[in-house]
Amino acid sequence: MNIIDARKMNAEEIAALLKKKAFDETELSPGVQAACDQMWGEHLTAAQIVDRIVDYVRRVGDEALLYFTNTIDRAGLTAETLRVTEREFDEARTLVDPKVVDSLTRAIMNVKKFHEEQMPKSWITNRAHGSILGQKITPLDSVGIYVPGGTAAYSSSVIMNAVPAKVAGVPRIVMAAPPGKDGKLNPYVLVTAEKIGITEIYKMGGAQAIAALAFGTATVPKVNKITGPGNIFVTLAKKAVYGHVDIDMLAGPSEILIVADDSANPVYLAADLLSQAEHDPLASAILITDSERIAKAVAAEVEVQLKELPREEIAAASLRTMGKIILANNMETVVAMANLSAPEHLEVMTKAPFQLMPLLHNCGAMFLGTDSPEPLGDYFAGPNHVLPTGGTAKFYSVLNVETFMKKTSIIAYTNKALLEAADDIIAMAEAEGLRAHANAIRKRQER
Ligand SMILES: NC(=O)c1ccc[n+]([C@@H]2O[C@H](COP(=O)([O-])OP(=O)(O)OC[C@H]3O[C@@H](n4cnc5c(N)ncnc54)[C@H](O)[C@@H]3O)[C@@H](O)[C@H]2O)c1
Ligand SMILES: N[C@H](CO)Cc1c[nH]c[nH+]1
Ligand SMILES: [Zn+2]
Repeated sequence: MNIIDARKMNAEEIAALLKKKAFDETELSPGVQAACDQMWGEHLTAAQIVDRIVDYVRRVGDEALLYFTNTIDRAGLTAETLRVTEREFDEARTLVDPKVVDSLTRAIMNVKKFHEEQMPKSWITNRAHGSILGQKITPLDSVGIYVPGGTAAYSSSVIMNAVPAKVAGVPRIVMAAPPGKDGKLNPYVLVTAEKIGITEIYKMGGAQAIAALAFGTATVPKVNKITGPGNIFVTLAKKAVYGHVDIDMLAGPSEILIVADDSANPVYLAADLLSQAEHDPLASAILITDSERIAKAVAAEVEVQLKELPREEIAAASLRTMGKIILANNMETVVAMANLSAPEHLEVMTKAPFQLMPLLHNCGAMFLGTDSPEPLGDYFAGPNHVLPTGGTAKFYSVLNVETFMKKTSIIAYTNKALLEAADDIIAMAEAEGLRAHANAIRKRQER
C-alpha cells in the first residue's frame, strides 16, 4: 500500500482524496468488466447492466430470472428447482461441521439479544378533555432478505438479516441467495436459515434476485421491503427498485477506515485492513494516522500478510484501487478526515479511544480499542453487520429491528377537545384554500 502524505494538503485536496464515487458511477474491476463486455456484446457500465437486468425481469418474470441465473451464475435451474426443497435442507444438515454450527448458534443468540434490546414500543398518551394520541408499531407483512454469496457464502448475513426480522415479528420472510454452479446453496447458509426459522428460500442472486423480489414473478413472491448487503450489482439493483418496494439502505462493497495513533499495533492494523479488502475487488481499506512510524510499519506488514491469504488476488485488487494509508498532521485532522469519508466500519485504535468517540459521527459501526477488531462485529458481538457504504453512512443507519417495522399514528379526540381545536383547524384549512377540510370540522361544530 502506498503512503499518501497529506500533511501539507489543503482542505480541498483532502476532500478530493477522500471523495467516494457514487454507486452509479462505480467502475467495475477490469476482470468483471471484461466478462460483462463479453456477455452483453458491448461496453456497459454497472448501472446500465443492472438497469437492463431489472427491466427484463420486471417485464418477463421467471424466464428472465432463470436466463440470468443460468448465464451469470451458471446454475442450471428451472422454475421448479428455484426454491430450496426439504431434501436440500436434509442434505445440508449432513454436510456441516457441528462445531461450526455451535458457533453459529452462539452468534444467533448474541444477535437476538442485542436486537431484542432495540425493540420499539407502541404507546398512547392522554391529552386534554379525554383525548388520546399514540403510536402503533407493526411488523411489515413481508420482507425479502438478500444473503450474498457469489465469492463467499455469508451464513453470517443470514443471521444479520433474519434474526432482526424475526424479532420484529415479520410473518413472511423470503430469502434469496446466489446458487453455485451445482445449482445449490452453501449448506451453512441453509442450516443457519433453518435454525432461525426461515424456510422459503430462492436460489437466485445479483440484480435479478432483487428485481424478482421487488416485482414478483410466477415463482417468486413480491415483497414489501428488501434488505441485505451485496456487491455493486445487488446494491445498484436495490437503488433501482426503491419506490416499488422499500429497501433498508445501500449496503455495498465492504469498507474499513482505521484511525490510529502511535500507540497502535501495526500487525493488528494490517490484519484488520485486509479483513475487509478480501471481500471484494471494490472493497475499501483505509488507514489514517498522525504517526509516520505506524504508516510505514503497516505498509510493510500488509505486504507480508497479504501473501498468506487464499483470497490474495481479491484483496490485492481492492488495495490497489481503493486502499490508502494517509499520514496526517495531528489527530484532530485524522478525526475530520474520518467524518468526511463516512466509512461503513470505523476502527479507533488509539491510546484513549473513548476520547475520540464523541467527535466521530459518520460511520455505520464503530470499533473502539485494540481488542475490538472489525470481524468481531461481522460475526459475533451482537450488533448488525449490514451497514451503509459509499459515504451513505452520513444519512443511513445500521440495519436494526425498526428496519422491519412501521409506525402508525393514533388520534382519538373527544367532542370537547375537537371543538376547542376547531377554530385553529378551520383557519389553517381556509388559508390553504381547502374548504372541504374546513367543512369536516364545521359540520361537527354545528352538531
Ligand atoms: N455493506 C455491508 O453491510 C456488507 C455486508 C456483507 C457483505 N458485503 C459485501 O457483499 C458483497 C458480496 O459479494 P459477492 O459478489 O460475493 O456476492 P453477491 O451475492 O453480492 O453477488 C453475487 C451476484 O452478483 C452477480 N454478478 C456477478 N458478476 C456479475 C456480472 N458480471 N454481471 C452481472 N451480475 C453479476 C451475480 O448474479 C451473482 O449472483 C461484497 O461486496 C461484500 O463486501 C457488504
Ligand atoms: N464485513 C462485512 C460487512 O461489510 C460482513 C461480513 C460477513 N462475513 C464476513 N464479513
Ligand atoms: Zn467482513
